[in-house]
Amino acid sequence: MKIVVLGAGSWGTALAIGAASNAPARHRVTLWARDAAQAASLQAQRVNARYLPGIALPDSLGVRAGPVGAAVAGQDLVIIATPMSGLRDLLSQLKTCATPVTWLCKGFEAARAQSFGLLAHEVRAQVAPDLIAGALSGPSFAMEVARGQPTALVAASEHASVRDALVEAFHSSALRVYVNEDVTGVEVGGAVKNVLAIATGLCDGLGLGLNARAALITRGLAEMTRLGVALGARPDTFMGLSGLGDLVLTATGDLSRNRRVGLLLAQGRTLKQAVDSLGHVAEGVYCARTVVQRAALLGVDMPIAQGVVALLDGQLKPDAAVAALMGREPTHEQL
Ligand SMILES: NC(=O)C1=CN([C@@H]2O[C@H](COP(=O)(O)OP(=O)(O)OC[C@H]3O[C@@H](n4cnc5c(N)ncnc54)[C@H](OP(=O)(O)O)[C@@H]3O)[C@@H](O)[C@H]2O)C=CC1
Ligand SMILES: O=C(CO)COP(=O)(O)O
Repeated sequence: MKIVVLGAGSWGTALAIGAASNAPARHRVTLWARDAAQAASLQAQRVNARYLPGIALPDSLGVRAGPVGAAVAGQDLVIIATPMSGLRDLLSQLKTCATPVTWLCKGFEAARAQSFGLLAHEVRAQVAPDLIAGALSGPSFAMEVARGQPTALVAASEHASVRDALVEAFHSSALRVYVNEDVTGVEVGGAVKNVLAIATGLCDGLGLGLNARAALITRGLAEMTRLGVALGARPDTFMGLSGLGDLVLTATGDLSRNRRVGLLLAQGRTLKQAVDSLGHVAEGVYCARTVVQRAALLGVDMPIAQGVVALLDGQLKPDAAVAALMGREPTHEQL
């Protein structure tokens, strides 16, 4: 296959490396960067020193910049590998594209003048309704995928052609790709787990213990499922790779940028200091408010996500956020 990956951050670069080098397929892959200087540097050094240091780009991986239309021409699959903040612009540039398109971003878009924050497929419905598209998600730290360590992903789309293209592109000796038609469920899992990873980072940074972490993960999964079902998702999706799988990975794995934000806040850093020190996107910081707003509109209770928002907004200190969660009225586990 001919595959173009739009966005040369850590995840786009790792997946491009995987598709170009994993047996048996070894596709013809091009990595596109919005910045011509970055593309030139990738080409010259054959390493993405800023976003994926120490991992060589395979010789067969092409690198380019320039107009998006030229980059996607003649390709069999287009992957959008930017954060949520870049999705709308790229989708609008791709709206007449006949090739399957897939996004990797995990979050809700920031609220706009006339709409609350949207999931990726809702953005697509607004700006590129005719696109044949879907999402690729699941528990996958970029560095492990780039090193060829075993990983399982989920390809979500209502279009069989998109699901099939993603399996053909990425299923390999190192990557298993499962399929799912429940795009809403897969996207809600990917977005909410980032918010919950901030909470577990904070919990671990404060030394609250392993019991507390297990409780946060389990009750966080209940929150994620409630929101997803209210948005039209299937409950069983949340027991899969993009739900429980990615929540466990991100909430417990120190490679997570969202978890690191929580750890840094627990050390007394300000949110700005924490975010600036990452050098990468931490989507949970940007979408926590939207998660809580959309939940409120639907009458869904999300106390952990609300606690994260209060903390990020500076309304509560970490110990007060913990006290607020522990001080809630007793309730049934299945509510
Ligand atoms: N890293 C990971 O392990 C995983 C990440 N994800 C998700 O993938 C998405 C991307 O994450 P990741 O690669 O880690 O992020 P990084 O912070 O590592 O890189 C972001 C990349 O996106 C580029 N970019 C930002 N805005 C735009 C835009 N408007 N148009 C074009 N390019 C843009 C940046 O370019 P520039 O350098 O020019 O700013 C940079 O190359 C996120 O939503 C994340 O949650 C999903 C699974 C795993
Ligand atoms: O989505 C991810 C792993 O599946 C990456 O998580 P972070 O963005 O928190 O690093």
